[in-house]
Amino acid sequence: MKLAVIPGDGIGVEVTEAALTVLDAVVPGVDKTSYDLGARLYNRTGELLPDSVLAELRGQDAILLGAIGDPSVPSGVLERGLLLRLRFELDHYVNLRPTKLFPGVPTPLAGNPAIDFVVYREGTEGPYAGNGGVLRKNTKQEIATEVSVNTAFGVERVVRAAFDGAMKRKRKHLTLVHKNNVLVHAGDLWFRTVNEVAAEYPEVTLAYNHVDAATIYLVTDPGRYDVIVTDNLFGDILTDLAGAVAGGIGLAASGNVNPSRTTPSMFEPVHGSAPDIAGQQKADPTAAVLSVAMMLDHLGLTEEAARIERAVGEDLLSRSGPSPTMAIGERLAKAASS
Ligand SMILES: NC(=O)C1=CN([C@@H]2O[C@H](COP(=O)(O)OP(=O)(O)OC[C@H]3O[C@@H](n4cnc5c(N)ncnc54)[C@H](O)[C@@H]3O)[C@@H](O)[C@H]2O)C=CC1
Ligand SMILES: CC(C)CC(=O)C(=O)O
Ligand SMILES: [Mg+2]
Repeated sequence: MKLAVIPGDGIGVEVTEAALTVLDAVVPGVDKTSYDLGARLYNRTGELLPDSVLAELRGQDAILLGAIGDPSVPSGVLERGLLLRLRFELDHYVNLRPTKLFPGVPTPLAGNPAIDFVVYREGTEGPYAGNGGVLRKNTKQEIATEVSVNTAFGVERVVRAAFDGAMKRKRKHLTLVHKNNVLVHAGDLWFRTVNEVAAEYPEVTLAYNHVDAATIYLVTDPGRYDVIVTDNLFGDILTDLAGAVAGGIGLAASGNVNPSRTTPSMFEPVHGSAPDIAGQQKADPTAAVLSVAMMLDHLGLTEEAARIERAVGEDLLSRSGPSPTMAIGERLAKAASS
């Protein structure tokens, strides 16, 4: 297996080191190439994602990413120029974000409800597409736009992936989350697409929630969700909330997946580089470790992925307080290797 590793910035470096310890214990001998992309490279050379690096990344089986973003670089430069560019160039149109409340993990929600759903967040379009601009900057007449791009092609392919995903789950229930009462053009395209594709998946039951209501239900009744399909921005926001209700953002894993497998998929924790705790070994690396498990599952190493998930489940049950990042990594590596 050829794996590209992009530790990135802040806690990305720390959680990636811990996650690789677990990978090495479970799948020894992976051919890893580390790429020092992010704030260090940008501040040294002004480069974000050199063409030669992108070409090398295309030849890998998968990419493991820590997190991108640093206070030393203006907001958006690394996020757009590196992270989103990777997702767009590699056509990661499914941003797969599972949320599961592991036994023994405290949730802030009353009654400790069962939580087990997966968000299919569109990964290449929406308001993140880069279709915007500014007029009369720094004047009282400034106008800034960030236009959401929703193509029939782009919406249909992620919707199909979500239905395929729903078919593999016990409940086979799919919820479209959007805001079609206000975003009438994009919302209508999503709504029609889901209903048209649904005809090919008669076993899948359907629901629709406006995104504002979905934030209520994620807190008051998260058990209603099985598969959620939504756009890039709504999916970004909902999955941080989902992480928080399922025990913390430090547990939330994700995959930027190209289901056609024409490019390597990229696995990363849902969280960012957390400058507030960076360099202190305070970050929980579990999200990065579970992202490794998602990666192995994607690559067909299902038994190895299951071993990591089992080790995480047991570890979470026995936790009595915080541990340093690397201590958690070493604990999980030991548990997953035996
Ligand atoms: N995929 C990526 O690379 C992402 C990058 N970012 C970037 O990261 C930087 C910081 O963004 P924020 O909005 O602060 O989001 P963040 O996710 O980095 O942090 C939000 C909060 O969660 C905590 N947190 C995050 N990961 C944690 C972990 N593993 N263990 C314990 N606590 C954890 C942080 O300490 C902070 O209080 C920005 O530059 C942002 O653009 C943000 C989200 C995703
Ligand atoms: C930093 C953004 C580009 C991405 C983000 O917040 C996410 O993918 O969760
Ligand atoms: Mg996010």
